[in-house]
Amino acid sequence: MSGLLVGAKRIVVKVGSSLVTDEGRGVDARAIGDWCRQLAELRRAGVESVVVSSGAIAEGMKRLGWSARPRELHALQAAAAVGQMGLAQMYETHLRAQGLASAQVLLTHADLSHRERYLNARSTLTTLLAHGVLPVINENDTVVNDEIKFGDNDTLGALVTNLLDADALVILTDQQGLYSANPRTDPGATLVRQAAADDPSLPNMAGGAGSSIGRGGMLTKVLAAQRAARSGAHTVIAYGREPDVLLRLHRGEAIGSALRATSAKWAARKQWMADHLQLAGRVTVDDGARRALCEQGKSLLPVGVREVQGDFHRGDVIAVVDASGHEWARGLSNYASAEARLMAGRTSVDIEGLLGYVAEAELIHRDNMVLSGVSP
Ligand SMILES: Nc1ncnc2c1ncn2[C@@H]1O[C@H](COP(=O)(O)OP(=O)(O)O)[C@@H](O)[C@H]1O
Ligand SMILES: N[C@@H](CCC(=O)OP(=O)(O)O)C(=O)O
Repeated sequence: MSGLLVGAKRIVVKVGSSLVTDEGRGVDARAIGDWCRQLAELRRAGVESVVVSSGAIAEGMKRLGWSARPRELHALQAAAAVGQMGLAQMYETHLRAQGLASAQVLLTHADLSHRERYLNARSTLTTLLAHGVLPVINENDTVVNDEIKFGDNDTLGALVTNLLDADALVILTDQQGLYSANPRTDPGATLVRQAAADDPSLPNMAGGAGSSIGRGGMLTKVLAAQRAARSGAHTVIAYGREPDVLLRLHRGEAIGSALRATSAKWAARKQWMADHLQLAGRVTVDDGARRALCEQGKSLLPVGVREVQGDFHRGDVIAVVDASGHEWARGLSNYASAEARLMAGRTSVDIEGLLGYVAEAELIHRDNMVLSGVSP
C-alpha cells in the first residue's frame, strides 16, 4: 500500500506550526527552504503542489514578544496577522530562489462551504497552478470567529484537497506519523505504516496536540485523511524533517503513515454530487453537446444549450438533460440561470458582449461534472 504518491499529478502539502517555526523559535528558513527545493523539483517532474502552511500565530507571538499563547481570540488573530508577514515572505524568498512564483491565499471555512465562493476559490487556485504559480494557503485568521474557524489547518488541507481534486494530501508534522497511541505519553506506541483512511479504529489511536505550538494534534490529521478520501485522495502523515521526504514519497518509498482512500476519484465525486447537493435547475442540450460530454470528455459550452429551466445561482448543481428530459449529467453551474438563458445557443466569443464580462467559457466545467452511470 505504500507508494500512494506515485503518479500523483496534484498534491496538497500541509506543514504544521511546530515544524515551520522550529517549535516556536521563529520561522525556520532552513526547513522552508528545503521543502521549497523539493516542491520545485516535483514541479519540474510535472507535479502541481499547493502548500497549506501553519505557523502565523507562533511566529506572530515571537515577533510580539509573547511567551504564552493568549487565550483571547482577538490577540490570537492579531498575532496571526503579524506572523503571516514573515511566513509569506519566507516562502516567497525560497520559492523564488527555486525559480517558482508563489501566491498567498487566505481562506475561511465559509469560503469553501459557500457554493459561489467555492467556485471562485477553485477557479483562482487552478488558474494560479496553470500559470506555474505555487499557492501558499493559510486560514484567514483575521476574520474568523469561533463558529466559522477551521480550528486547525489539517481540516483546511483536506478541504483544499477536495476543492482541487488533488491526488494526495501530505501532512508533515513533528512525529514520524500516526502511532497506535500518543508517543509523547506512551513509550510502547508503534507507528501505523498503512491503513485505510476510513478505518474506524484510527481516531481512537489519535490524541490532541502534544506541544503548546501545534493545534489539532493527531486526531484532526486522521479526520482530515477521512475527509480527503471523500474526494478519492490518499493521505500520508510523515515527519517534516525527514530528508527529501516529498521526493522520496513521490518515488514510492514507504515513509510515515500511508492512509489509503478506498473509493476511486470519480466515484467519490459522483457520490458527492448525488448525496450532498440538490438540483436547482436543468439545461436541455442538443445532440452535439451530449456527444461532446459523453463521448469526448468535454465541458458543457453555452452554444450547445437549448433551454434553461429553474432559478439557480453560480455554484448550484444543475441537471443536463436531452430533448426527451433524460438526465445525462449534472454539475456545478458557472453562471446564474438568468445569465445562462442569455448565453444559451451562443458561442463563447459572444458571451462578453452579452454579459459585459466572462467568468468562464464553460457553463459547466468538466471538472465539476459527473455523467450519469458513466465512469471517466
Ligand atoms: N497517535 C498519535 N500519533 C502521533 N502523534 C500523536 C498521537 N496522538 C497525539 N499525538 C500528538 O500530535 C502531535 C502533532 O500534532 P500537532 O502538535 O497539532 O502538530 P502540527 O503542528 O504538525 O499540526 C504530536 O507531536 C503528538 O504529540
Ligand atoms: N492559522 C494558524 C494555524 C494553526 C494550526 O492549525 O496549527 P497546526 O496544528 O500546527 O497546523 C496559524 O497559522 O498559526
